[in-house]
Amino acid sequence: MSTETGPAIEPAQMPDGVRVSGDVHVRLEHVDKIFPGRGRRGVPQAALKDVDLEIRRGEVFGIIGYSGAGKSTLLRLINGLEVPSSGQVLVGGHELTALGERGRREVRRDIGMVFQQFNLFRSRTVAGNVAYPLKVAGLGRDERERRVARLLDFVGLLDRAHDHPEQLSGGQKQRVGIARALATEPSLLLADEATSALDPETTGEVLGLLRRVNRDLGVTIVLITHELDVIRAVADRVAVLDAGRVVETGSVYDVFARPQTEAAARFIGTTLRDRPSPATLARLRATHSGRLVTVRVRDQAGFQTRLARTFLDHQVAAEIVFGGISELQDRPVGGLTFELTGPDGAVDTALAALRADGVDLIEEPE
Ligand SMILES: Nc1ncnc2c1ncn2[C@@H]1O[C@H](COP(=O)(O)OP(=O)(O)OP(=O)(O)O)[C@@H](O)[C@H]1O
Repeated sequence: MSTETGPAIEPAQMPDGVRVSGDVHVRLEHVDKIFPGRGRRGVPQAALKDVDLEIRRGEVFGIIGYSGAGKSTLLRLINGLEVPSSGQVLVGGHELTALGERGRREVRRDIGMVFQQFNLFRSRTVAGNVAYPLKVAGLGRDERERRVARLLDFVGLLDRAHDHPEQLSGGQKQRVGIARALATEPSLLLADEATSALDPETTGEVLGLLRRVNRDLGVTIVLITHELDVIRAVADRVAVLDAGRVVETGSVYDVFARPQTEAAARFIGTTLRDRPSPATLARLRATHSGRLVTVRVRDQAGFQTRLARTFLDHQVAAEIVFGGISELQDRPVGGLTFELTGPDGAVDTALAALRADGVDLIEEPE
């Protein structure tokens, strides 16, 4: 039996909603964003179409989708760098389009940004990078130094304060990026592919830090990424963007374990590794002559007893030949592939009984 391994990153420990206060931090209502076509004959690009979204204060909210789905545009609308073609964007209750540039700047002051390529000043030290937004905000030198020391301590880089960014690893650079984003004590942090330039180990380190930013400082985090394991590791809720539309929103467990739309299922695809790959299936077929059936394991109490009893009742021999169960938001998720042997009619009746009982099963194709 092959055993699945979970993601390299530990899943979030808190169940959905525990530390979320419930009030809305960011709201998008019927937002369209159409870019004029590039060049004289350019065709206008609808980057976002009728997007409705609610991000609660204190949660980690993930936005996933293929390249070009509209993720960056969505983030730029939230920080007021783009304005919607129609619809409304509200941040902390402020409707951004109604504010004008000055008001938007005020709102932006309460938003930190973290970027894929870190965007650090190469000519400044680590401390100088973190101090920069404080200087812009007009804080005095003593207060700046106090805050920079506190932030560098928080991200574990106090001993690197006088180094320059090129002396740091990618993960350390991103930790400086996060310290800088937090310097003005924002209540909202927007992370744009914050770990996409990092290796898996460093990704875990940065995600651990983002989780502390959320839990210890109570900062709402909006994370856009195409990396499903990142969402799985830190997000409470997630929205799936497909060609400019939000096709699904919900807790990470619900969206990943029970996608409701074909588009979300396609994107989430094999991330849960709850079915054997075609290559594994071919190997299984070579050594097992019975019918192969995969049962999706979700948080259904008593389902294994029901399985065992049904197979027994119908005198079907069931042997697990592949599978694994891991955790997502503290709830079980996975798949078990059985080789079923017995008269064809008995196997069919057992499968029908299980399906009628709500068991999610797939007979693997020959
Ligand atoms: N300033 C712009 N002018 C014209 N078209 C744009 C502009 N910005 C984005 N687009 C288009 O809008 C669509 C969505 O782009 P966006 O960058 O938001 O997607 P994304 O999901 O962030 O993709 P990626 O992961 O590749 O960054 C794309 O078709 C893109 O070409």
